[in-house]
Amino acid sequence: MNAASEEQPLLKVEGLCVDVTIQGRDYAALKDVSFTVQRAEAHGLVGESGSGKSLALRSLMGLLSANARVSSGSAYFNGADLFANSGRNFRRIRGAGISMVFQEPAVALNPIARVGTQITDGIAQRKGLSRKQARDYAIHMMGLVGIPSPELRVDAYPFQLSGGMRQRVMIAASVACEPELILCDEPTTALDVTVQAQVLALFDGLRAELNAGILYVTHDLAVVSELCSTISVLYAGRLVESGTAAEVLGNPREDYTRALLAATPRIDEPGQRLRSIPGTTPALRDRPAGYSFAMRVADHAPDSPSILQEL
Ligand SMILES: Nc1ncnc2c1ncn2[C@@H]1O[C@H](COP(=O)(O)OP(=O)(O)OP(=O)(O)O)[C@@H](O)[C@H]1O
Repeated sequence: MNAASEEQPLLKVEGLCVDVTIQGRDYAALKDVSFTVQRAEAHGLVGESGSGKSLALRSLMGLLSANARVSSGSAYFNGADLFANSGRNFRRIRGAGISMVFQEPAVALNPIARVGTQITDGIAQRKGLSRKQARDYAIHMMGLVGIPSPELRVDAYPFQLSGGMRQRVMIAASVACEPELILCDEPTTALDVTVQAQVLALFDGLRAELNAGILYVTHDLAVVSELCSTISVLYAGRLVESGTAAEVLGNPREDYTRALLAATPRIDEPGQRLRSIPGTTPALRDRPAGYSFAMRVADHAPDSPSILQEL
């Protein structure tokens, strides 16, 4: 790690541009996106489907698909250039300090390995743990993520656990190696509301306990308001607004953020009408140059006036 890491943000993304090639043509899927995540801070990256949240996360992890690439911009983790260090060095930086929690545990868990082994896979070798120590550590981590009777479940296979338990196992596996930065791709979307609240409380506890930074990607502003102290809002591949949660949620500057907020159900107003933002973010190929939310409003205002006229 860099000697100056104490003064640097944990993660600093600047001017990130990602291009995607579709049928031989390049499309700008992310344009000039910048944000930072500090230690012990949870930062929410928010936007509707198609806004580019997953691309942003995947570019940081080096997990872009073959037809997508970072065309410009930089990403520094503890001062180390994530994009310059491709190959082995990049893997080492990620392995040592960044972990990822996916939406779907099936992506991350091996169906034919016991959950306890999967939780300690990364750390047992690094720390030279004996089998007994690794098993005890797995039980400890399973308890930390709220799995009841972990000593009875540590030897289970993923299919023997419920969806909520599998999600917790995946989270335990992601944080067992004590990451400095946790990248979350909608990890609570598939969970029911009660488990979702527990998992968010867990992330918050880990943030404080491990002094870890969290980059939390979601379409759900309610989730972000629970967990995150700073927020960046993406629309059609561009950053429309960023700031503290109080600023962005309490006093949004941009129409798109206001529309997202208006479409977020509030738990303190039961029985309210469920509203959505008219239209969708168009596919990359259908976006004119400089496509903006104002263009979508213009397209849809006559048919679907309610939420848009309130902006
Ligand atoms: N490999 C790819 N090939 C073609 N188009 C892609 C590729 N990856 C992403 N896209 C397109 O880029 C845009 C942004 O995709 P991305 O998955 O980042 O959105 P998102 O905000 O994460 O949405 P969701 O919440 O639905 O996952 C979308 O229009 C998507 O269809």
